[in-house]
Amino acid sequence: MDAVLRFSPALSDWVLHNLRQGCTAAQVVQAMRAQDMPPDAARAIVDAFVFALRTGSPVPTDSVTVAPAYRYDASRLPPGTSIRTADRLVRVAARAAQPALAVLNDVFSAQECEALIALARPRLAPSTTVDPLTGRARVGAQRSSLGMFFRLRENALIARLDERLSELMNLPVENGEGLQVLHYPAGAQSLPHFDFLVPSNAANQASLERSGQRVSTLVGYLNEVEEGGETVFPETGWSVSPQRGSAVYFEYCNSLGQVDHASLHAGGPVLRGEKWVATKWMRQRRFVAAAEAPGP
Ligand SMILES: O=C(O)CCC(=O)C(=O)O
Ligand SMILES: [Fe+2]
Repeated sequence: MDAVLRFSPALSDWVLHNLRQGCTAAQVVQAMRAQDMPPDAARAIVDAFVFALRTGSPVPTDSVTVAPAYRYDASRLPPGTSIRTADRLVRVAARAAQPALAVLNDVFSAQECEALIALARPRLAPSTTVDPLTGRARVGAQRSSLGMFFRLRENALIARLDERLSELMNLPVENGEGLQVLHYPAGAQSLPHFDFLVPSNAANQASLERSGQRVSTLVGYLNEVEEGGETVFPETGWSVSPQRGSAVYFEYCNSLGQVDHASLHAGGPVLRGEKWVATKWMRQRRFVAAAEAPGP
C-alpha cells in the first residue's frame, strides 16, 4: 500500500538545490541521514525528486507518496558464464543484481556490427525521446544522437538478430520493439533517463494499453569508441565501456508491474571518435506500434 510522507518546503528546496548542483542521490541521502532522517524516508524523498527531474514531472513540494520497494524477481537472463543461443555462444562478462544487469560479450560478430551500421546509416534521423509530459516523440533536447528503427524481421540479418536477442532476453520475438540503431558523433550523449514508460503520463496510456510496459533493454555496441561513450548507471555507480560486439542488458519491470528506479542510465559523452549502438526494448506483451493499432 502507498504511504504519504510529509516534509517541510525548506527540505524540498534543499534537496532540489543539491541535485541540481550535481550531487548524486546517494550523497543527498547520506547528508539527510547525518541529520538523523530515517534511511528509508530519506531514500524515498530523494528518489521522488530524482524521478521528477528525470521525467519532467512536477517536483514534490511538501510530501511524497512512498510506493512499496521494488521487488527483484529472478533475472530473465539465462544462468551461467555463457549462454548458447541457436547460432551463437554469448559470454557473460559480469552480472549485477540491483538493478538486474549483465555485460555480455560476443553478442554480435564484427560482420554483423558492420552490416547494421551500413544498413542504418542512410536511414538516420535526429533522435527522438518520448516527451515525458506529452508522451509524443520529440526531437531530443535530451540526446544529440541520430537514430532509426528497423521493422521486426525486416530482412534476414534483422530476423536472425531479433531471434538471438529474444533468446537472450527470454521473451518472445513479438514482444520486442523493432531494433533501434543510434549514432553518436563526437561530443554527443544521452542524458540520464528511464527506458520504462512513465505510467502517470496520460499520453503513454495508449502504448501501455496496447503492449504493456517495457521490461528490459539490451544495448549492443557496434564499434570501438576511441574515448568516452560509456553507458552509466548513476544510481549504482556502474559504467559499461563500449566494445564492438558486446552489450549491456538490464531489467526494470517485475511480475507485479513495478518499475525499478535504479535502472536510471545515460549514454556518456563521446570524447573522441564516434559511437554506434543497437538497442532492443522488450514489452510485457506483443508489441503493437501506434501505426498498426486499429483506428478510432
Ligand atoms: O548509448 C547508450 O550507451 C545508452 C543508450 C540508451 O540508453 C537507449 O538507447 O535507451
Ligand atoms: Fe535508455
